[in-house]
Amino acid sequence: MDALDGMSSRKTTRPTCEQFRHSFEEYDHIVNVLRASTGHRPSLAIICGSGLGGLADLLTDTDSIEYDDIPFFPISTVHGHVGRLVFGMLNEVSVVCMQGRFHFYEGWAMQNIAIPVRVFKLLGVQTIIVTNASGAVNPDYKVGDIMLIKDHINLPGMIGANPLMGLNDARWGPRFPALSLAYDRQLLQLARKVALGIGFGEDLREGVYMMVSGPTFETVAEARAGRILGADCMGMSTAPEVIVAKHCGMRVLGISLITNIIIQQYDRDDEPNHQEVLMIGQQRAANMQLLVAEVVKQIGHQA
Ligand SMILES: O=P(O)(O)O[C@H]1O[C@H](CO)[C@@H](O)[C@H]1O
Ligand code: HPA
Repeated sequence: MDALDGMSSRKTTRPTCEQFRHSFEEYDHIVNVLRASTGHRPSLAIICGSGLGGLADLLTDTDSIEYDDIPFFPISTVHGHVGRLVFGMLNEVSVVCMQGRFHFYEGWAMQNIAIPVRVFKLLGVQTIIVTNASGAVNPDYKVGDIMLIKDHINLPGMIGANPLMGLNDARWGPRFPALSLAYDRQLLQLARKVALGIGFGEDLREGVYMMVSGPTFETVAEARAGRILGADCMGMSTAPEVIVAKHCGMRVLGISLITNIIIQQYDRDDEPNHQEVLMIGQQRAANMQLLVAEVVKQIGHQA
């Protein structure tokens, strides 16, 4: 009898694997709040990386909504990430821009980092452009290069921190989504063509982004390991957003700005820092804006 009593009490007190997640209905509520705050109905979303918040300046006829004012949204805690959604028009396409993203190292659960992506899905967004600042481990890369992401290595995901962990709600997507086509090949081709057309040359790269959790920058051995595993650059974001976007059927374009070369030699005395990352973001802001604006224009023409 005692054993059975124990079982029944376990049943009533068992933890839920939904503790970090929001229900479909809660997402609906967020969307209703946003729709009441703006007349824009975006078909495309842009996530601004560190130092790249200026991408939102491309939008006209804007409505801005602070993350603080959006139910269930995390808040931005990192310098260089403002913390608001900007709705507006870009080359006749209705766009929502995330000016400030959420990172695993800030303490958010992987599931919560990508809340905005699912909100965008319910808002009607079909295409998402995910940008980031990253450090290069490919020895051919230079600071200021712009890398179109052809694939990623989600290091936290490979050891147990994937944003899709937990019960799967099939209204979002399948239990076991494939990621071999996570970065849309047509968009990649379009972005390459656009970039070459507007004058990018050797500073245009295509490569593999490795997500690490941060907030520490890499040790020399970690940087070397990243390269051996197949990374061209490393950063502390992007993979969770891309995974959730692909899971719910969005087309994804990823763009990394190379803000530093990750140190892979033991005889070096210099160290990376976030200020440098933000500074390179500012220096290359105009080029990133040009690229993104033109890609969005072409996507608009295709629609
Ligand atoms: O990935 P984003 O947000 O562009 O920022 C990158 O830059 C910061 C480090 O300087 C980290 O947050 C890293 O992920
Ligand atoms: N490592 C990890 N993330 C980064 C870096 C880096 O060198 N630069 C910008 N984000």
